[in-house]
Amino acid sequence: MSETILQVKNLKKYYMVGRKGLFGEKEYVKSVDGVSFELHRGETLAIVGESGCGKSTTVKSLIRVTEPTSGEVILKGQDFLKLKGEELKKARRNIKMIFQDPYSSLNPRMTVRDIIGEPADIEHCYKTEEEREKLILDTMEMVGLNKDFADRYPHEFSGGQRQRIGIARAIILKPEIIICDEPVSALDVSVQAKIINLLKELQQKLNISYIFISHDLGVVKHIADRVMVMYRGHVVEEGTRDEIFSHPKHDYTKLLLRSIPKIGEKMDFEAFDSSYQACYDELDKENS
Ligand SMILES: Nc1ncnc2c1ncn2[C@@H]1O[C@H](COP(=O)(O)OP(=O)(O)OP(=O)(O)O)[C@@H](O)[C@H]1O
Repeated sequence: MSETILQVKNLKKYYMVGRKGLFGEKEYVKSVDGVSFELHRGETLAIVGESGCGKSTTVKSLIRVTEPTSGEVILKGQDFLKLKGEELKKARRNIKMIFQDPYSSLNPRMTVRDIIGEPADIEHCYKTEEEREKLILDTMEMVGLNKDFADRYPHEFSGGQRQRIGIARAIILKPEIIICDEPVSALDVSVQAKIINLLKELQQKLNISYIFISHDLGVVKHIADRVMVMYRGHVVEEGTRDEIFSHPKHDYTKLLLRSIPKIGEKMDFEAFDSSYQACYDELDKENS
């Protein structure tokens, strides 16, 4: 097995949502409640589960977009959650994110050249303008963007091309880890396949490790090496892609897999709903 690049231990994120009772005790939503996992060099770990199970909060907490309540995130031997100032800035260079909606994450008033070059500008990663230009154009080429488009603005691009811009921005500093939060769910199916193939290609070239969040198990089956299944802030099951897809152990994983529609198959929604309920009741008992 390849080297462990990231270790997440007992990560928790509780959001305070109000107060209740006679003494106004704080009320929390336990969005992430004791999540632990490892990420290996060059692999893709997918996090799956239904809406609201805590996938996004897990990754946002581990990169401190939102500060977690507790836990450890070991990156290259250091606890990322304890880093401050320059050390934190340096470590952040190594973990980048790709978002679901590339358009809202791209500044509409900046050219593609400046959008892609911005992380390198902030980190002072070049000595001359020529070096900057080469870095940007090489990165554009790597993600399959025509270099002649460097002076254009985000609104002039299609959804798939915008996602390529987002990917270029994420890889320009050659991070070892990229977190992909539903990176293809806003795209047409044919474009999805192209972006997934690009991510795989870049992984091979640059030996990147991906944490890949998706509610689309078809996409996950295509890209993941390992899969972690979440429910209400907890990890229900984790295993290799084949273990999860071909030999799932947990009833909840089996139900999730049954929810992938198969061509020509009629769903018995009533039976499906009642088995879901039984499974939820069982999980709630386990987690309480
Ligand atoms: N800022 C917040 N304040 C309060 N509760 C929050 C906040 N952000 C998320 N939550 C709650 O935390 C839980 C997990 O949300 P999260 O967005 O991580 O789920 P998810 O699995 O990524 O869902 P989706 O697939 O819909 O994006 C949900 O119950 C959500 O309502």
